[in-house]
Amino acid sequence: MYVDPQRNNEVRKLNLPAIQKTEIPKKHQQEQSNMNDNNQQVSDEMEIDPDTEQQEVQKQELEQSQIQHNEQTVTTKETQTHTDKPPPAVSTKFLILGKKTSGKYNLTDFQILRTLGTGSFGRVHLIRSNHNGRFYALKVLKKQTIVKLKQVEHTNDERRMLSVVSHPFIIRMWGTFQDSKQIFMVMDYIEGGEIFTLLRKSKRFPNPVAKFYAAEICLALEYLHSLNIIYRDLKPENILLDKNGHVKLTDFGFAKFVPDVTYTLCGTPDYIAPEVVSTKPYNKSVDWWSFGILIYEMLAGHTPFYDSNTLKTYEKILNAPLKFPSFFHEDAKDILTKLINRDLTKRLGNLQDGSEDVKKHPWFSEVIWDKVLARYIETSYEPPIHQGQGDTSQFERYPEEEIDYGIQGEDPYGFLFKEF
Ligand SMILES: Nc1ncnc2c1ncn2[C@@H]1O[C@H](COP(=O)(O)OP(=O)(O)OP(=O)(O)O)[C@@H](O)[C@H]1O
Repeated sequence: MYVDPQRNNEVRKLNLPAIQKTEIPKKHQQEQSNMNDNNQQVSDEMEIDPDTEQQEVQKQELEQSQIQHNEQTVTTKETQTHTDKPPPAVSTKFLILGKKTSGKYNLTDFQILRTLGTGSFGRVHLIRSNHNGRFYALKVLKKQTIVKLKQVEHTNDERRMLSVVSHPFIIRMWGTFQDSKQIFMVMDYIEGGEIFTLLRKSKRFPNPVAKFYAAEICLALEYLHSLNIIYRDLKPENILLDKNGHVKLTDFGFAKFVPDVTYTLCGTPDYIAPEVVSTKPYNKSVDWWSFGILIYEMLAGHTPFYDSNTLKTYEKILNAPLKFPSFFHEDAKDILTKLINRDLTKRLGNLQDGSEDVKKHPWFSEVIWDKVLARYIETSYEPPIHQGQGDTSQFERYPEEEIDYGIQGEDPYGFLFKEF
């Protein structure tokens, strides 16, 4: 079981039932090798790529305008890119908020290939559609574990949130189903692996590279907040890179529809905002705090309040001064001071102009936001995907377990997952 030296894994030994996700350490085997060795070093440049798909923006605008409330449907539009097509055995109609995406798939539609990652409640497999031969990711969660870890509501929220969202920098879920022991989510397969892996290999990102990823994530957060969704688990492990090097936010296990405030203590210790640590009511502002921690970690290679003891991490989150390595640019220090701000009335992103204040900050001065959204910015790093769509070279190998999927027997927890 891998314990990342730069992540606080101590929490799994503590009895903090509301933070179950942190009880499981990061399992990805990371080599602390320098990307230079593999000619995979991320570049310093941010350039404009005139060839990137304008069509995707129009599609996103269309899809965003289709996101409505209960009782309505969203029809996805097919484009020329393979991931824009659902496995063809099923309807392309997606029902949202409180409606079902279930019943359209089952295990016989897919071949299960290798494991891509493991999480607290199950694992994610690479799968291949028997109908169109394309690859997808299948997230499998064990009902019993979800119940044991008191994550039923979060799991149902994850499905709900993923069935609502549609954004270039957010993972797309095509549908869900269940058997008597597991629930299943079919998602696009994102070949480039986690930003976490790239960051550990690179040690840290140059300022323009961190800015590029931050800009794409900023737009994803802005979008989620516009739907009153708080993400609550921003960290490099949850940011995947597509084959071109653009980000995809994944793992909506803590995402929640929160029009006003909420109280649940959840997240990953190094990234948790002080108002969450001190169990005060909180809102979207927690994502802007985590956004600051993310930028800090990308630039420094470690988080600002890291401690091997989780309780000390929490103490530091509440009280320690924010210190910067000497190589941080002045405007980076300034945006971080404003994002990683304990005073909610002063935290960037939480002020009157919301995300606009973040986007207008001098650290982002050269960013043309429309071009970022349109994916018109050339990516700093293109994952070396040589084998095409099913390439798994960017993922660690996991020991494969014997799987018992598809059994339709006694189902004591089925009533808790009716939407799947
Ligand atoms: N759509 C995808 N394409 C490729 N890989 C994926 C995809 N979704 C997830 N993964 C891989 O599987 C890992 C686990 O997925 P995810 O974080 O969603 O599971 P989880 O059970 O919620 O995990 P955790 O307990 O760490 O929060 C990810 O970190 C990533 O490496």
